[in-house]
Amino acid sequence: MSSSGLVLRIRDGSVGYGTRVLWSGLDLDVAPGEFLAVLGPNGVGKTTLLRVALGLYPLRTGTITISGRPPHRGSGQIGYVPQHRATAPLASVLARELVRFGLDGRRWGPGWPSRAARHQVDRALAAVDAEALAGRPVAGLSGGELQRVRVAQALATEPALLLCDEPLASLDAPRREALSALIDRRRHTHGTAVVFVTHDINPILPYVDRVLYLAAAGHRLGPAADVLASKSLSTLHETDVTVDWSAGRIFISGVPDSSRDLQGVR
Ligand SMILES: Nc1ncnc2c1ncn2[C@@H]1O[C@H](COP(=O)(O)OP(=O)(O)OP(=O)(O)O)[C@@H](O)[C@H]1O
Repeated sequence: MSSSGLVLRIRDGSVGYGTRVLWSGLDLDVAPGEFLAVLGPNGVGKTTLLRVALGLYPLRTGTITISGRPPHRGSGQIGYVPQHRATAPLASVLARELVRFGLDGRRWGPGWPSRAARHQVDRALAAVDAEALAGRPVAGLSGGELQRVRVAQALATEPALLLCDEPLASLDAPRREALSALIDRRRHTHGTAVVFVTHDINPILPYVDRVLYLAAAGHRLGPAADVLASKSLSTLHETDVTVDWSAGRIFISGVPDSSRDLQGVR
């Protein structure tokens, strides 16, 4: 594929805060419809990668483009499902209003004509099977329902790229699987590229095309079977790591303490 057809392109990217470099030498191409999982221990810079793509934080070196252009804040090309924090829900906001924020940002008002906006909001809710939630206050939604509405909000502008930061974190197993399947469906129906940060690869394992594994000592990018292998992770972690694949699930053992929260770690 020519570079102009790529949704996300990073060349020789590095990033850091102050004197600390998080990752460097990153070359990353994401094509339309591709599902990329981003894994790695706490604090290696997964969320920072998303912030760079959103135009919220600059690369220290290298280049990044989103659909051929430099990233910029508020781009309708990108939908973002931020890491869920346990904040008090906005009690009176309805699900459809939360999705509408995805169109207008935090601005209410004349950005979108109201009929067109309503149509877009309806489409986004339908994309995550949440039409029935439209009139419900978000404060009363279950964790799984709220996550579906948050994904609808991210899809409201029909973005080329969907960035998800641990969207499954607060969900039980059936809801993790359901949300993963919805996101996968979207890339097939709309060619939306997905960059999905997670500590638990298993719910999305059937869908991922490639994995980017970030570690303190470096990174690796490739098919899940190549990256999530004992040799590959032992090299990245500079210690013996064992990866077992069993019944379509992955179990990782022996990673250093800093990465113990990785799902599947025994
Ligand atoms: N604005 C900032 N200034 C200084 N350091 C920061 C800033 N934002 C993040 N960091 C640090 O950079 C490192 C990478 O943060 P980031 O959130 O990208 O990691 P992560 O891989 O997403 O971690 P987690 O899995 O815990 O969510 C962390 O050590 C974090 O404390």
